[in-house]
Amino acid sequence: MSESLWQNCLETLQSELPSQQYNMWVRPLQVQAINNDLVLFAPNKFVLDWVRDKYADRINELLTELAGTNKPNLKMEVGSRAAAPVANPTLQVGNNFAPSNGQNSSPSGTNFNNTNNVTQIGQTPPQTLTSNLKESYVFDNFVEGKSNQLARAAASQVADNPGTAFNPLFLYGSTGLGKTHLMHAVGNEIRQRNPDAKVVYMHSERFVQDMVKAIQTNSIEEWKRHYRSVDALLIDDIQFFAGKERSQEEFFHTFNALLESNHQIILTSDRYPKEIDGVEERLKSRFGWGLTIIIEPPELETRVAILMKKAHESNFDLPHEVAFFIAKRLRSNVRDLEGALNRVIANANFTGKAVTIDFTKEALRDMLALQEKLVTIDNIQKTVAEYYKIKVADMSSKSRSRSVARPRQIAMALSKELTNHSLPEIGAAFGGRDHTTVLHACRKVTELRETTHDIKEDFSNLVRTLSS
Ligand SMILES: Nc1ncnc2c1ncn2[C@@H]1O[C@H](COP(=O)(O)OP(=O)(O)OP(=O)(O)O)[C@@H](O)[C@H]1O
Repeated sequence: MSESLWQNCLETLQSELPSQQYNMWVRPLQVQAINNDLVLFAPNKFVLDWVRDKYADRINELLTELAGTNKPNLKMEVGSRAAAPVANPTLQVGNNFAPSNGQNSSPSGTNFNNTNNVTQIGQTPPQTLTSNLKESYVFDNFVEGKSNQLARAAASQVADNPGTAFNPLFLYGSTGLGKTHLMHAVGNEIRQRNPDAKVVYMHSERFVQDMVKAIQTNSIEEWKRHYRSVDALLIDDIQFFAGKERSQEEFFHTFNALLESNHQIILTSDRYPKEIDGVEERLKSRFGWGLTIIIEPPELETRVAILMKKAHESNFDLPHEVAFFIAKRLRSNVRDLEGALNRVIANANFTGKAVTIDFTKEALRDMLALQEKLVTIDNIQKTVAEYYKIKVADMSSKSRSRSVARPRQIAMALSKELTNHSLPEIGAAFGGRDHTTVLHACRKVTELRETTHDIKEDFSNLVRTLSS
């Protein structure tokens, strides 16, 4: 039968694709066999186009391999499979299909999606919970680049299909890279589409405080009911749960209750779930049930675009070369970029002077000095040597052995990216090498970051260590 064929097909796709891609694009698909057709339903056009473009050929190939001449026709469309009783619920792809059980959608507006029947948990409306959503954090003013593209796409998927696309959505990455912004953008979008939706944003520390207060005032049962009745719960900086066992316990139950009823959860953290110390294993493992995505520091073009966009929003005419100058020097964090821009705007308004590079250097003198001091070639060489467990002297040695040459190339590329030294200066610092060697190293590392997962990860770990 075609649907079990799809199940086999899925197993192969899962083994072939990186898990993030599989979870993001393939997992949300629903399947239905209709006569001789195997229809794949995508939750929206975005996913549909992507799957058609990237995976349809491979899916067709697999269907032929598995079914030979009995291969069904593959069709793809936006939608969800008919909500008829499911013959075999294990055929569900993703967690987005709730079989009809005769209790139709609640009229209270708790459901986002009329193809789902959601079990209501808790009857009390959350009178004491405010949404805390920041209206200014929306998708429209979130600048997209390579470093945040996946996170942005996943967030917009969740906004389109709350509770069903990816649940929970777990965004992680260093400070000031837009995790909170994206989380609010999802919440705002959900509310815009369904003004009755109960969306609650909360910093994890506030969640803990609230809970402690509820215990002290003997209102923990009510507190639980409130949290468990929200349609989307957004908890920021989950790493602050570390060591707070009682809160983790309560959160675990709230989390399960919300997931079971297809209510959306979005979490952020400064690190990968498994790396959060002081949080119970069962909770960490549950964080990974949906989709876990990193947001990385934006690359130069995105930093420039962010500055230009923010200047435009403030009606400030920022010369492109000044945006470039700032973006080149402040690399690790969007919050710092914003701070720098605000400083430039304030100084320009105050002094009435033209915004040139010299003016900007002066306005940002302390910020730039701090940055220059932090990242030196010396520092990069030491950090990279330590990371790869080689000697600092190997950075300048003539050795071409891969175990030394690769880290050396990475250190050169980092020097180019994180300092303002020229190629010849960098070459000189690496044992008197020629500037073309440095250029070659930079190109090689760029290529490896695109093709090799480990190098990509090493590079961003090193950038993070060096920029923090
Ligand atoms: N891609 C982006 N486009 C526009 N603004 C951005 C982008 N990324 C971040 N910002 C802005 O940078 C600031 C910091 O972002 P945000 O607070 O979301 O970071 P964060 O990753 O949640 O940091 P933390 O871990 O410290 O909470 C915000 O004002 C946000 O609007």
